[in-house]
Amino acid sequence: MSRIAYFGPRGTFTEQAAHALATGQDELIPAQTVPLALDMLRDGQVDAACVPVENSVEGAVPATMDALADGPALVAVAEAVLVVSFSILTRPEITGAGEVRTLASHPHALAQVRHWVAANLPAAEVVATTSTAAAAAAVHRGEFDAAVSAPVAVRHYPLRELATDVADVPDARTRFLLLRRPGTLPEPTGADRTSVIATTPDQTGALAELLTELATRGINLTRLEARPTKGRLGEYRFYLDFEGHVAQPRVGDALAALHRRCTHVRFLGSYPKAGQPAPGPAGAAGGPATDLVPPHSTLDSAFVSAADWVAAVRRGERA
Ligand SMILES: O=C(O)C(=O)C[C@]1(C(=O)O)C=C[C@@H](O)C=C1
Repeated sequence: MSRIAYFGPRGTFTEQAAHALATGQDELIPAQTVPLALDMLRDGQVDAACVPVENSVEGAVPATMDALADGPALVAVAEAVLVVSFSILTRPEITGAGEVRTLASHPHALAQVRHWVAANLPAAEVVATTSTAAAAAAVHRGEFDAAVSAPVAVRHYPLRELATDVADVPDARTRFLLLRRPGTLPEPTGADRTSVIATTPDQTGALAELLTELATRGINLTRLEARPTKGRLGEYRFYLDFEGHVAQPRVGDALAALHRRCTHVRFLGSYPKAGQPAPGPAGAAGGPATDLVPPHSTLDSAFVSAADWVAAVRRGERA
């Protein structure tokens, strides 16, 4: 059994993702913010933490990116992707859209319903809260008239559904990570993702050269984000996600090259891509992966046989 902290309170999308990544015996513990969930993991109060990392409409979740870069390192062991659409929850006494004067939610959620709100609640003052579920709780306490919430929030807070399935962009998705303290890595599955944070030196072409290290090894980059180091203006950390597992020779080789080229590299984990029938202590979202490749592809074999050839040349056995 694992104790899993998640970005809460109860009724967030992250709680749903944590359920998807947990086994039946795991205990889920809400934390009020992403940094608090990760600190509970760093302090040893919990065994794992589940946090949102990126959304297909609004992009990266900055609180998660910063909290992963600062403090002791944590590694992702699994990911889940949820389809995201929202419910507009109001206090029961509010009977129509015209009575909604204040509307609260997480900034990422508000950004995903901006057009709907402009068309349907034009008079509402929009207020940011720490999460979608915190907004629902605040509506329940009478602090706001309505919340943009995950559909499950209505099970936790006795509110009225003014509208359901609200989303400016249909089929929007959010990706979540399950993190642990550094330890044994998940086994490679053949459809894995590796995440790192790399700080490049302030030199011409530094980022281009870093990306070339991946490209020349046939490694597909799936995400590239930049966040300021918060030190000097213009100094950035790059968050890279790419396909493959550190156990694969060419991925390990690319990581070694990043380590040589960067002023700092933090390994954030090699874990099965969502959709994998993943094993492991905390499980993962099920369903078949569409891009499953054998763990040791032709490219990997080429890297292994090239290394064997160099070793034989060094021994004077080959030329
Ligand atoms: O507030 C929540 O319910 C969350 O789980 C956070 C979060 C996010 O930060 O992206 C997750 C999914 C939605 O995109 C909106 C909010």
